[in-house]
Amino acid sequence: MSFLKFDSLRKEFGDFVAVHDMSLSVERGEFISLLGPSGCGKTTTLQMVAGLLSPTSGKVILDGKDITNTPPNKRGLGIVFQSYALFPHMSALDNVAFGLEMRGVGKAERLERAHNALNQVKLGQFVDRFPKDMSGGQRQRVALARALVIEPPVLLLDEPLSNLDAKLREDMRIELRLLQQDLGVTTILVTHDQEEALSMSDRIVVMQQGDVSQVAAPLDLYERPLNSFVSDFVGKTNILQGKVTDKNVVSVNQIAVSVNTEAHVVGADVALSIRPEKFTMSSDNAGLPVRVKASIFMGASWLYSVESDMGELLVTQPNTGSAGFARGDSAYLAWEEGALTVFGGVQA
Ligand SMILES: Nc1ncnc2c1ncn2[C@@H]1O[C@H](COP(=O)(O)OP(=O)(O)OP(=O)(O)O)[C@@H](O)[C@H]1O
Repeated sequence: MSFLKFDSLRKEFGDFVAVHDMSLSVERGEFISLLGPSGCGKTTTLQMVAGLLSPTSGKVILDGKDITNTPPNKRGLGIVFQSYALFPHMSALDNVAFGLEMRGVGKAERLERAHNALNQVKLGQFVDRFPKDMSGGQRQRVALARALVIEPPVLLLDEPLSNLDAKLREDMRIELRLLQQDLGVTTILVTHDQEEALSMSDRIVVMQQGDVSQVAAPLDLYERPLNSFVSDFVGKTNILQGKVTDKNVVSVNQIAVSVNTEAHVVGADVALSIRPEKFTMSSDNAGLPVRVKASIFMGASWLYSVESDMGELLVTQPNTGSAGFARGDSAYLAWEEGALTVFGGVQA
């Protein structure tokens, strides 16, 4: 039996449906990300789990118990907000110990547990610091320690890393994921950052306008997106419009492209998706001729924008230590048939 269950969760604000009958089963210890563009209903969903919003209909079941109408403070869940929401007049230690005090834990025990939680997030030397004297990353860790100290059955994270600078955010992703795995705490993260979701989650729930577009493990989501929205939102991709002209052939701007179209109807309009890194770009006179419009060195890779008879394409190639293609160069693109995903054109 799943540990946390959303059972047809729905939230309406007046006539507007922010979350449409969402169902999801989360296993104990799983790290789930709710990923989607601004306004798709991620935070609304998280707040229904936290008890900060009441669903219009549907249920939240935790460990077999219906908690839909349980007040937030009785759910015992750990929550970290983007804004951290620390008490400014309290030290890091007191901020972390506060939740235990509210739960009637005696002073000696709560100080010990707060110390341990701050050690877990590597803030052991900062217990007496006040939030104003800490960096954004340190405050974020205090907020995390405060959520973890109560040993919650579920940790809810609402864009907790988005106020941190890029380098720190990347470091914190790894740290947070390792800590979550070590503690085995079931976690739900709200994020609009696909890299964050891909790098931290066991499974990702992609949301679009209050609906679930796809639920899958990061690699499956990236390699086998169900539709062009997911393909475009998760990672970079090239989307090309075409028409199925024959069994296993899609015509894109009159160029015949071989694809696996067994499930597709000849004559149907379809979209093709191919990720930039699936191309091999070379000077060998084979494949699709292209002209390099922009060449950008990214360190680990080269990013190219190229013009071709199929349209403009984004291409990434690993940096192998030698010079890449330059603006204005001619080159050729090759790819494997399996690198192309076809959307649409399936008979109902
Ligand atoms: N109290 C409210 N009254 C009316 N509409 C609301 C209310 N709260 C949220 N909404 C609407 O519900 C939709 C979903 O909002 P939500 O905050 O869940 O989106 P989100 O995916 O978390 O977006 P973001 O990434 O920008 O935080 C939005 O269109 C929002 O305007």
